[in-house]
Amino acid sequence: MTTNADVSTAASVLSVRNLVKRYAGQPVLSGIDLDVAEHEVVVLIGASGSGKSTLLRCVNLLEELDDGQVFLDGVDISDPRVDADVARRAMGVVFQAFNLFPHLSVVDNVTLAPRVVHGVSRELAEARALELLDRVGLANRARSYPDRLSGGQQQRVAIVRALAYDPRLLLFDEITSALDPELVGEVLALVRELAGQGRTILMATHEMGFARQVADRVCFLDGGVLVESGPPEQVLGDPVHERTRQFLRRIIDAGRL
Ligand SMILES: Nc1ncnc2c1ncn2[C@@H]1O[C@H](COP(=O)(O)OP(=O)(O)OP(=O)(O)O)[C@@H](O)[C@H]1O
Repeated sequence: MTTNADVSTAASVLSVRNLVKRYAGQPVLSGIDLDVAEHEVVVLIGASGSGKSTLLRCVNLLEELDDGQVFLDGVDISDPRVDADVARRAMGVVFQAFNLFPHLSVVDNVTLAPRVVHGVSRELAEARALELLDRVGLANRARSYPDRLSGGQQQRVAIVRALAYDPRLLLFDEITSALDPELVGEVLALVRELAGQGRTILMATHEMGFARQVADRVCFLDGGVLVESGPPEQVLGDPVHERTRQFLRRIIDAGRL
């Protein structure tokens, strides 16, 4: 990575500055500024279509930015001279769809990228994978294929796969949305555990109860604008902005807070 360091962002693991993203000329993210400090758990909330996934995809350089910058540990990874693959390896990403390779066993799913991309030996990669799978209670499923696992187990494998590089930052995008309600808890419990271990996490979720209990900071997005950000008890309990209050009223009316 080149070192276009910026002292004003150096203390944060992630700094997003004036991020603008448009689709077909329409702004989807409008001047987002966001910092995530080491060991911090930051939760993005907002209505469907507010821009949460797009923000995570921009941070992970899966989308081209129309304006603004993304800094990882003070390095401007949105600079075209930076190797995006190298920057991405510092981030572990989990999406709503588990995206496990169906023809590979659990352990092969977890070790594929370390072996193929990083050149880690099979022996070392498997040892690390088995240790991680053990920590999430899935060591006995290491040789199983994804279709033999429940959705919750598959998503826990996807999280283990994201941990395989020991990433600086975890990006979780609605990771419980595709799960049956009874399986949501086991995945959120794992995220809670990762937070307890001091992992740095930026996640989008519709799970307001989880946001209230686990987030260090909640950010409310509306129409691609970061309207309000603060501790969960403030943003969810006593929001400053009318737009946040309206959103929360809808959530409360739907029985989700
Ligand atoms: N590839 C794309 N092309 C065009 N428009 C897109 C594309 N991806 C997202 N959008 C639009 O960008 C806006 C933000 O979408 P995004 O998926 O980021 O919202 P979200 O807050 O994550 O929603 P949800 O909670 O439903 O996942 C929406 O209006 C969406 O239709």
